Amino acid sequence: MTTVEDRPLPAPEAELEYAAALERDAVQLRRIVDLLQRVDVDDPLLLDVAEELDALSEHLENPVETVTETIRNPGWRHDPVSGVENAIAPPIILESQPDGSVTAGVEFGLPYQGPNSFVHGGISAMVMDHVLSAATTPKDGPIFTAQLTVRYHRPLPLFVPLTVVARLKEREGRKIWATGEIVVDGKIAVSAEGLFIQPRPKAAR
Ligand SMILES: CCCCCCCC/C=C\CCCCCCCC(=O)SCCNC(=O)CCNC(=O)[C@H](O)C(C)(C)COP(=O)(O)OP(=O)(O)OC[C@H]1O[C@@H](n2cnc3c(N)ncnc32)[C@H](O)[C@@H]1OP(=O)(O)O
Repeated sequence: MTTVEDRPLPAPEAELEYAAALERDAVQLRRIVDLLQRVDVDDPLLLDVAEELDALSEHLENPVETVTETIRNPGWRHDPVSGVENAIAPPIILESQPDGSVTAGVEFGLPYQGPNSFVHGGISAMVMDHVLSAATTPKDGPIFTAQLTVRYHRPLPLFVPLTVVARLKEREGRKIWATGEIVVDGKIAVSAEGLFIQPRPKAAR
């Protein structure tokens, strides 16, 4: 099998071009997921699409990084919430604010639907987990969610720009609490509080 090590390194300009292409691939994949939600189930076009998607997957299959190689190289561009190279990420783009809070804007379409015309509650929880953990600013290594409490005040509509905001509340040793909200039309739709823990150094475990 071809592995990452076997491949010649691309020139730096080519690498940038490939990274941009990967971002575009993710955009198109999200678009496909969205379109598949809306296509008529009795549309014969679906047969052709299945063939084309099969061919595309085959094309990508060889060579790809092995699973262990990919796990060794995680990165924010790959993460499932704000990863621009990850097609399952909405993606939400985080911004640090001068006051230390973290904000994000996002608009959800049909693939994220829970109740009719509203965002799935698990998706809101995922967003809160992510933005709250970003607000804990884990600069010196990873941080784990120990507890996440989500309160759903009102349904979160699809197809509407949403604002997410989170801030650090308290820090006590390795434990960090953060709070945040998802706001729509100036009203809080979802609020959350999370406890995040910096794991003990390996030697101390
Ligand atoms: C902003 C600008 C933009 C930049 C762009 C960057 C992009 C993104 C950036 C950033 C986003 C970040 C995206 C990542 C987010 C992902 C988060 C996840 O999905 S994490 C996966 C799910 N969570 C787990 O899998 C944890 C599983 N649990 C564990 O591993 C352990 O239980 C852990 C680490 C949570 C604690 O283990 P111990 O061994 O360190 O804990 P002990 O030493 O026993 O306790 C320490 C203290 O914590 C309390 N504690 C421990 N667990 C607790 C719990 N579950 N609830 C309450 N308290 C707990 C204990 O009572 C103790 O407290 P006392 O010191 O005695 O006061």
